[in-house]
Amino acid sequence: MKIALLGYGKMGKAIEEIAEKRGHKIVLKVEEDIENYDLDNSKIDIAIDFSVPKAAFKNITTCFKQGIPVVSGTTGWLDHYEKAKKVCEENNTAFIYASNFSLGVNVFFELNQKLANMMKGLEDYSVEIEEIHHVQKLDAPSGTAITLAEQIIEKNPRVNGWQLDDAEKDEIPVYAKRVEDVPGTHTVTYDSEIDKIEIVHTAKSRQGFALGAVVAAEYLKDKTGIFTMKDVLADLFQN
Ligand SMILES: NC(=O)c1ccc[n+]([C@@H]2O[C@H](COP(=O)([O-])OP(=O)(O)OC[C@H]3O[C@@H](n4cnc5c(N)ncnc54)[C@H](O)[C@@H]3O)[C@@H](O)[C@H]2O)c1
Ligand SMILES: O=C(O)C1=N[C@H](C(=O)O)CCC1
Repeated sequence: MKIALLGYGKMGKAIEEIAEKRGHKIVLKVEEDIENYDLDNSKIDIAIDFSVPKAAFKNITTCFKQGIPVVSGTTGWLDHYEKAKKVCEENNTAFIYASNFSLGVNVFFELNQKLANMMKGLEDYSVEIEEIHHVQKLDAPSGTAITLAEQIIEKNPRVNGWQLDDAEKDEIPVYAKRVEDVPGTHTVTYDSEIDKIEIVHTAKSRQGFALGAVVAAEYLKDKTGIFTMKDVLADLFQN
């Protein structure tokens, strides 16, 4: 595949390495306002966006308007997600957004949903989420922590929302810690007077995120519509 990288920071570089190992070619690297680049859809099969929250929506929708499908992992811009989907559909192209492309985290998401379902009737337990990331991270809490919180809210009718730090009784407190070079650690804790249940995912590097994004791009190429990592994993496990 001929890939355009939207964002060439830590993730852009990790994706380049894995994409080239899998036989793909990086044909464009967008590092500033996307209007300064030539987005010729005859030279680009797919764009992979790991940029910054304030640029993501424009990056993604500019590609859609050129008929270029997009895999996006940028976090912190999701207020505009529904609008981005609309632009994708209007231009008859394809889109996958995931707060976390790591295959391990997507297994962790499944586990989180199952655990939330089991815990919903156990009123003695409170639930909280902690995420730890490197100090350069621009957004808090992480997109992954928000996905974990939304999954719990969907399963448990006693939980009505989430808050960074100080939460009401019916909300999930989400704690965001910033520690030097940590690639990403997420913990969901259920606590009672009697005991504590914790599930933890610890990324050891950015390789998992990058591999997942390239696998998602391979899945999305030549498709039309809006997809999620659930579709990618279902396809992967079927083959
Ligand atoms: N979904 C996932 O699996 C996953 C995994 C890791 C990181 N992320 C997210 O991906 C994003 C990037 O992470 P990172 O660690 O590579 O950050 P980074 O800061 O290392 O890289 C971001 C890059 O975007 C560039 N940039 C600035 N303005 C731009 C613009 N207008 N267009 C394109 N690029 C522009 C910056 O120069 C920088 O090089 C963050 O939002 C992060 O939360 C998601
Ligand atoms: O390094 C980051 O930034 C990460 N961002 C994603 C998030 O916000 O959840 C995924 C983990 C790494």
